[in-house]
Amino acid sequence: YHFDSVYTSYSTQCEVFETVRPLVHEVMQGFEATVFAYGQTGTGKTHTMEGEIVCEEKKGIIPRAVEAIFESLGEKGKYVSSAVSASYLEIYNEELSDLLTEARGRARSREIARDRARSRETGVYAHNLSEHEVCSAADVLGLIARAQERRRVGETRMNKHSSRSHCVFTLTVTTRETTSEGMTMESTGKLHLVDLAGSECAKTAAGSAAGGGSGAHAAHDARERERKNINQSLLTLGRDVFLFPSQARIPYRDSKLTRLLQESLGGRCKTVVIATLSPSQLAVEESASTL
Ligand SMILES: Nc1ncnc2c1ncn2[C@@H]1O[C@H](COP(=O)(O)OP(=O)(O)OP(=O)(O)O)[C@@H](O)[C@H]1O
Repeated sequence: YHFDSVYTSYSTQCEVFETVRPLVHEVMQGFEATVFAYGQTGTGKTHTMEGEIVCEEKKGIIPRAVEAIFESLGEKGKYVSSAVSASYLEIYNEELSDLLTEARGRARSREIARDRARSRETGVYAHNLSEHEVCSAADVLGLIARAQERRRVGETRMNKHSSRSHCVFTLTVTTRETTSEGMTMESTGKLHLVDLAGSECAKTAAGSAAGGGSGAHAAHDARERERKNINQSLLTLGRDVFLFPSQARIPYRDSKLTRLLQESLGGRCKTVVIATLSPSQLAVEESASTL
């Protein structure tokens, strides 16, 4: 891998966001951009993407990107009008769920959104995924806070509150400007902010399964299925997409995540991958570079 920048445990959320800021500019110009947080369970993906959304210093990339977008929209006299909408998709065990569907219960919203990835002329999209019109950064942060409560978490050896699903938060920004010739120019950009589920090796995962009896067996089987689905989709993403973005045949079909994001992958749109490493992975990297 080639890294454009490297951050340490002392780097601030603000510093990390500077890597992503140019993508906000792209979106304001009407382009599509994607940020992935990719790494082993417990290495800080959710911390990096969401952080503590109510704390100025600790808030992560999502709240900072939202604020940067609304700041741009507020530039005096630049836009005649604008509209922003947000959606939040969860992919768990290769099933799609809408994290922003209110009123209806969680099970129902899952049922509705489930398995509806289908193709249309313009690409692949999640059918029935709700889009929420938002007027301010505070509106978006409110939606995120509610979504966080619905996200599937579980305990892994390395993280007590581990995200067991991939989450794709998407902001769609439409702006209208008047050109010097007096015409109106409309553009629509999209920013996908993806917090991936954490990978976990079988040996480590087995260590976290305790107890006996048929209930424990069923729970263990469910955990194994979850772990395999997570690892399979991360493998496709890491091995085939991030390593060889210009390769002609990327197996997008191997996972719902890559299928849904195929427009943004393969070098067609601006993409930033934030790889988070555990202390033991860092030690291996360091000793390898010393050798
Ligand atoms: N740079 C950091 N500074 C302070 N705390 C951090 C940092 N990175 C991670 N943490 C803390 O470590 C714990 C695990 O981080 P987090 O949940 O973000 O990991 P994750 O990679 O998203 O894990 P998973 O894939 O299992 O969901 C959290 O309590 C988080 O607040």
